[in-house]
Amino acid sequence: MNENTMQAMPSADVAAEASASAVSGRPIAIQVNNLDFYYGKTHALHNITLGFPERSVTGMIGPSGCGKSTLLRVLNRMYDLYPGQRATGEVLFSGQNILGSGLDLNALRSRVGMVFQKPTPFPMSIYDNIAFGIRLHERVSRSEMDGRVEDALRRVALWPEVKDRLQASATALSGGQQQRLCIARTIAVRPEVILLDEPTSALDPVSTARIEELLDELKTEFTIAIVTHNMQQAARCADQVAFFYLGELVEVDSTARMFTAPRESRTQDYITGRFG
Ligand SMILES: Nc1ncnc2c1ncn2[C@@H]1O[C@H](COP(=O)(O)OP(=O)(O)OP(=O)(O)O)[C@@H](O)[C@H]1O
Repeated sequence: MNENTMQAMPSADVAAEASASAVSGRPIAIQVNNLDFYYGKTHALHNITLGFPERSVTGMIGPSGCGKSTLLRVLNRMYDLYPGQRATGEVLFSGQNILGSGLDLNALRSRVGMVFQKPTPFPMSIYDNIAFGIRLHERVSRSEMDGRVEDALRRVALWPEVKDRLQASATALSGGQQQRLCIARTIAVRPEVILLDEPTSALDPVSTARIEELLDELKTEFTIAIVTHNMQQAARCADQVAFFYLGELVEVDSTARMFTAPRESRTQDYITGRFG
């Protein structure tokens, strides 16, 4: 398709076209089609169509209130916990529309894990923070559990720091360590997709760099969606970037193209700091 045809297309179609090709050669793990989302009468997301390519990082950027977190919360039906919130459209994951009724939400959330802005360790030991999630979904022997806990902590490079105090309270860890523990807790359940909502905004630059390095490793195994206000972080971590504004997906493209030649002036204005 040439540029002229692309410009003539309605924006949702442009987004779909770009998302299919933004990370070349990757199948789509989650495909969002014509998604609308409502908080009661507030229409927070408008006709979103976006594909999340497998084993790559999708960065979601845009000014405060544009709907980034709302979209993340749709992808594992987190909104279901709150009355009055509803989604229409389609979110295809493994060929199934996860917005449909009759879905096993626990199973969905074990396959689509989430890490929040502020580290949220449970008020229990480091070991139990990891074991807790595994126990929710599986029955494993003590020795297998030990192995799973160690493996998860190694994956986030926390093992050397905590191996001698696994029974100590997780709340005594530093903020950066707590966030790595939360990521370990998420991956210990062996999800396919990991959603991260501004995971480093409460962390210092060194801890932030460690999490970013970690994402680079994790994306070889997991599909990752990350909401960030930090343009440098999006540029460093993401393979494709989606820009949202006022509840709409303005454009999505490969990270290189988004930061060098965005198609829309609103994207250009946002990434160059003219607003937001
Ligand atoms: N619980 C809620 N009830 C009503 N409206 C809400 C609720 N949560 C979010 N909204 C509204 O939905 C819209 C999208 O909010 P959302 O939190 O998804 O934006 P965001 O892009 O993630 O913002 P930020 O970058 O500040 O976290 C906003 O207009 C917000 O006010």
